[in-house]
Amino acid sequence: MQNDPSVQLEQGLALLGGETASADGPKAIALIDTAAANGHPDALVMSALFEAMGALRPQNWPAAMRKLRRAAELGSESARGQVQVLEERGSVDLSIDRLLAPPPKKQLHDSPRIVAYPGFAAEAECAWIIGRARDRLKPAKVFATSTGDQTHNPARDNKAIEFQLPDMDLVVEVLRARISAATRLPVAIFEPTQILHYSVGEQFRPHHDFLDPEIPGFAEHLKKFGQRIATVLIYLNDGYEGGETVFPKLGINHRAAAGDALFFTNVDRSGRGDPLTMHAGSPPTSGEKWVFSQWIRDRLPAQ
Ligand SMILES: O=C(O)CCC(=O)C(=O)O
Ligand SMILES: [Fe+2]
Repeated sequence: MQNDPSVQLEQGLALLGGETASADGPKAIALIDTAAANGHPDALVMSALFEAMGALRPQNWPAAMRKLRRAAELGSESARGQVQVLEERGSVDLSIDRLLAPPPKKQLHDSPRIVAYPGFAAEAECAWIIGRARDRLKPAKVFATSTGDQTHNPARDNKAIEFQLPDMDLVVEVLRARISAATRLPVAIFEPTQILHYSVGEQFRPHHDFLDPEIPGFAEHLKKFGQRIATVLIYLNDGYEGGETVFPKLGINHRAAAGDALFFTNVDRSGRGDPLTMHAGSPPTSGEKWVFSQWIRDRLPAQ
């Protein structure tokens, strides 16, 4: 193995982002951990994330926070930013109990279950996420009903970014873990987080988040990846008009403030897609709307 931590990090990141990322994962993680142990600040930031995710090790939040602080001391700008954001919510000791504790919930609907969490994310957390996503937005995708592949579609003309492992950081992982604490669903069955952006007039037309097994293209996908049982949205900003999340079959027109979260189930008690969960992201009429969107499956992906 190369002894230069910059080269180790570069090789690790190349493997993580490459075509064969899943097969190369363990090697990539080992390279980045070695670069971190050799004191490379950017590698320490990634290694902190591995501790929080439990990537090829038991999950260890205190170790994650220690590595993040060390990276900040060694000059990583990203680490400094993340520490500042997390300190604001978790207090200066980066108390993991405080960081992961969800606020009290407000039930909006019984069946399907829809629950609001006012003040779920701190202002600094929301601003950080927007900052991470802004330069990397791409047209959002939907599943093609015929093949199950991801395609662009006028049903969804907003923009989005999906945070793959190389794009992730501890602030994103803390929000995922807080969602896990709120929903009692393990992070392991979460899809990659998406950040959605709507300019004036852009929308996510009425849709279900569950995948219909009757549609031929979806059957294969469902066997491999399981059903999307729940969705959590965190609204990241204020300063727009319109842009409500609408459930037309339930008469719910939800307008949230920055930092609020919304949880809803997509399936009924037997695990079947519930048509009543149809919803839409309606278009802002002024300003721009940012959302953290977390889709949750019913199982781990088949190996
Ligand atoms: O932006 C919204 O309000 C809705 C987003 C949505 O439906 C989704 O992410 O599945
Ligand atoms: Fe949706």
